[in-house]
Formats: sequence, C-alpha cells, structure tokens
Amino acid sequence: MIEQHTIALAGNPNTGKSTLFNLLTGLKQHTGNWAGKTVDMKAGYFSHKDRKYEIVDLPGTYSLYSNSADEELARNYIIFEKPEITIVVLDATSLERNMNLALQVLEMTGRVIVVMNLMDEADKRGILINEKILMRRLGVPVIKISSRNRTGVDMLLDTIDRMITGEISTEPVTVVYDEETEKKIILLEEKAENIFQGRLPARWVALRLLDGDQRLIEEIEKRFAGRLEDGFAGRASVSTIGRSV
Ligand SMILES: Nc1nc2c(ncn2[C@@H]2O[C@H](COP(=O)(O)OP(=O)(O)OP(=O)(O)O)[C@@H](O)[C@H]2O)c(=O)[nH]1
Ligand SMILES: [Mg+2]
Repeated sequence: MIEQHTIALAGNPNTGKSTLFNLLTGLKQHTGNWAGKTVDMKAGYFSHKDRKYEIVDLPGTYSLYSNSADEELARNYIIFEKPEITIVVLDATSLERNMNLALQVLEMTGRVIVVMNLMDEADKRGILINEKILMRRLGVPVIKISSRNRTGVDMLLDTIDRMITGEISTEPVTVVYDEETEKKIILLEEKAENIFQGRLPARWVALRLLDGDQRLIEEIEKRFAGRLEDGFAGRASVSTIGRSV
C-alpha cells in the first residue's frame, strides 16, 4: 500500500505559498496580490518516490495567535491536525519581516522545512543569503527556491522525502525569553506536560497561557473535553493553570 503523508504550507501573506502548492499539486488555483489571496485552506495531493502526500495551503498570516480567523485556522491546523511536515514559506526579499512567523512555527513543531521563495527576485536585487548559517541557527533545513521559475523544487522534494524517512532529523532552535518569563514558562510547561502528555507542545501551551490567549484556551477545552484522562480535571484545568503564576 502506498504511504500517505501530510504537509502544511504556512507563511506570511503573499510569499508564494499557493504558487508552490499549485506547482506541487498541479492545481490551477488563482494566485496574485488580490484575487489569489487564500482565505480558506485548500488541500491537494502529489506523489514523490512512491509516497503520496496530502498538502494543505494555509492562509497567509503575520502571526499565529488569535488575532483573526485566518490566524486561528492556520494555528489550529498546525497544532491540532499535526501535519508531519510544516513548510514555512518565506519571501527571500524580506527575510527579516518573515522570520518572526518561522520562529512562531518552530515553537509549535520541530518538523519544519524553511523555504526561501522568490529567490529569482532576491538574486535580481543582489540580496545574498547564506542558507547554511540560517540552517545552523534555526536547526531545520532551509531551502532556496523560486516557485515562479521552478528552481529548487527538486531539492525541496528530496528534503521532504529524507525527513519522512528519518534520514534528516531536526533540532529546532528554542526562543529564549527573559529570566522572569522563563521562570513562569518552566512552571506552566510542567503543568501543561502533565495535562497533555505529549498531545500538545507543552512549552508552546505555556507561552500562550502567559499571553492569556482566551480563544485558544476555549479551543483546547473544546477539542480535549472528555478526551483526557486524569489530570485534566474538567473544563477548569487549562484555564486555571494559567492563573496560577
Ligand atoms: N518573482 C516571483 N514571484 C513569485 C514567486 N512565487 C510567487 N510569486 C508571486 O507572488 C504573488 C503571490 O503569490 P501567492 O502564491 O498567491 O502567495 P500566497 O503566499 O499564497 O499569498 P496568500 O494566500 O495571500 O497568503 C503572485 O503574484 C505570484 O506570482 C517566485 O518564486 N518569484
Ligand atoms: Mg495563497
């Protein structure tokens, strides 16, 4: 039987996620500044080396908190549906602005490939990017591509394949906060770990509790209600641990 794996495409708006999605799946979905904006997630399929992939094109967002329906949708997919690989698509011409989202995804999952798209445009503008340094810093594969010119896509497919087989393992960087915050994170992380036991990334839950992200807490309660054994003492637990520090 053919194995099927799941991949998500995340990133800021307009970084070429749908262009890459279309390239991989062969779908003719509209792309472009206005008409092409992805407002809902779309799923498509492709095969590579005897493996079948379901790939989900998430709406572009600047962050993955609870600021908008798009952000919640993208966030919920990554955190609750747990795609085996999340590809973060960055615009190589504005890496600094784009990096924030990559770090947010790395707090949610280590199964990440960072793709620097629009390399044709970056080359044209003389922007030099050392992906090896970035790769070392982020602890995940970083690949330069141009979805428009179809360059780098073979390398991306090869990296996906090698991540699925376990040939490539990642060591995602941990974003370290100030001492005061780190103390609170450690306390909350322990409680979150006890409650979710690996079902959700504990440090990420701790960070969101510190944010006081009420919408997320409600979402977690909705999705986990009655599905967690001891430790998840009814609806109170997730919302109350946040108040305990
Ligand atoms: N020069 C260049 N343009 C690209 C490349 N990839 C995508 N584009 C263009 O960038 C624009 C946005 O592409 P989309 O694929 O719609 O971007 P998106 O990330 O899906 O956008 P949202 O759905 O709004 O988040 C389109 O005009 C694409 O043709 C690339 O590699 N090089
Ligand atoms: Mg799109």
